[in-house]
Amino acid sequence: MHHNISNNHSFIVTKLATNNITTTNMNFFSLIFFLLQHVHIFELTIATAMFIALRAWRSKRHHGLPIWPILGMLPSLLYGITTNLYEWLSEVLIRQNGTFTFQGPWFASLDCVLTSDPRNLEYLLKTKFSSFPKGRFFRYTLRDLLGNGIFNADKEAWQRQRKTVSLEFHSTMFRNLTAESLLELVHKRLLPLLESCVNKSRVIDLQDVLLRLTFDNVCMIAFGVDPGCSQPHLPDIPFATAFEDATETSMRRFITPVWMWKFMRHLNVGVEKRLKESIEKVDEFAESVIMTRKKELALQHDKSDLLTVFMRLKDENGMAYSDKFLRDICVNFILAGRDTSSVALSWFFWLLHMNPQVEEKILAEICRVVLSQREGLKKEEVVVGSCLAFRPEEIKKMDYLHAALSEALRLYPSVPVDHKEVVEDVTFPDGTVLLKGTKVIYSIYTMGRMESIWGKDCKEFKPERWLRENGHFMSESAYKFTAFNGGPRLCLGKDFAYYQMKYAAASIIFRYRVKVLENHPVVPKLALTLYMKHGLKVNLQRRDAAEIDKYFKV
Ligand code: HEM
Repeated sequence: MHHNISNNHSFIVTKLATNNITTTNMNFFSLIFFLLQHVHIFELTIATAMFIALRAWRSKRHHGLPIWPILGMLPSLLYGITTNLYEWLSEVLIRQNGTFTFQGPWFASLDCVLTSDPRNLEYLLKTKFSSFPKGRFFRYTLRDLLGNGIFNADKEAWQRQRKTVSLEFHSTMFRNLTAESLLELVHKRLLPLLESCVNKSRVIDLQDVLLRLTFDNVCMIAFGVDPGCSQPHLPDIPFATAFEDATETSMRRFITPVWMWKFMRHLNVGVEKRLKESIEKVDEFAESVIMTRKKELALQHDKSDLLTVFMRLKDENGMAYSDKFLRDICVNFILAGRDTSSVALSWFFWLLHMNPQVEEKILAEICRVVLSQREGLKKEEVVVGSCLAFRPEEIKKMDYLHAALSEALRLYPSVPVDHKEVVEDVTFPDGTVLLKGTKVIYSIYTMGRMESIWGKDCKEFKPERWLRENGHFMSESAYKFTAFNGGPRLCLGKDFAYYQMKYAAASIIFRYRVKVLENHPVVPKLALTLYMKHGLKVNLQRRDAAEIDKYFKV
């Protein structure tokens, strides 16, 4: 038989009286013993559960999420993972005015401060840059995949790499190489591939095609090799699947108690086994690139790609860089240059599909720019399907396209969250106190969805917000638009990435309408970069001459 709580109380009092025991002379343990004997365990459990739930619920008001005994905020995080983690996180951050402290389970090392407040971003990325390195925890978590490469390095190791890469990226030779390689890849691979899909009315995964394109491109400019991944027959590249798997499983470590993933790694089971296997395949590819390059150098081939530059350099002890370090350089550059631009372009094409008026404006701009740059242009030269190739100065003049890509990156930043660790006690501009060793995660994804930064229409895709009245592109502070990071660790490939994305997008839009398959699910994947979980399945429709003519007559 069950009693309700108030009945229960009188029941205990009666029992106490009949047993001639008073609460004053009864010690704590005998009371517990007495209660256990006489109160139904079920009722006690319900009462305790209700008490705990009430307390957890009340803590939500102050801390943003309910805090449970032992588990901390883990149940909410698990819920977030099963839905859309970035949307879930944004909802919490916005409710908490841009900053909140995540309290993980006991002994899990998951505690951290999360922020999307531009004042804090400027503080940690620029003002107090040296107090916010990547830190030991994050470096250790990503060490198996990224090693000591630029993304995962701090202090001198980072500075040395940054200096070398920066010099290389700003050289005329590099700029020429990027323009040439892109021209070749787009015209000899991407467009013939798309054309054959149109002819056969074949559905393609545009994200996969773009990943192949940027993979070939980054390998050509960074390591001087062409893996041929974007060839029209779409060869099977085991490296690509392994690499995606490795970024996904590495990300999982951030939401798994440290002792747990370390234990799994030790036993080589589950996700950790998958990670190990994928890293082995990634390493195989990097090793083959390094070996090829070394052989060519021995034969005195004159190469000037980034990998060769590093091979010729000496480390802090005057020794040549080890093969392991060269491997780290390869993996970091593939992550930097392959995934970021292609996933950004995938989200961009999806947003265009949803906003056809923006697509029309881009097409109008492409035609206008080409017309204004090429005096006496003959109609045959611009006929659809022709080999018209955009010139670098034309790409630079496409301000509306630049704005539309920035808008896509604002809403779907390729690096959705990033991390730091503070090395001294500091206070954020918003008043949050950070003790030495606190882990900080900043959500770039959330920043694009904050009314306080972008206004009431922040969730809408509006390239116009990036344009001045004269139609020229207007850049935004890196601490509000943090898709390319900011301060001393600002993305080194930003200019190249815009050029590459604009070139590929303009070449596609000029020739085709990209239609996403009806009911194709578009959701982000939980990985280091914002892949679309199910790719982007599209149909391409060739534009007819009249469509283009319309703009050339203006
Ligand atoms: C849409 C395209 C791109 C986006 C959104 C992007 C974004 C970013 C972000 C957020 C970071 C900071 C990462 C961190 O410190 O954790 C970064 C760093 C970097 N990016 Fe990019 N990136 C893009 C394209 C590229 C390309 C194409 C390259 C080169 C081929 C490149 C090279 C780098 C390098 C070398 C760094 C490291 C900078 C440092 O730590 O000092 N990025 N990028």
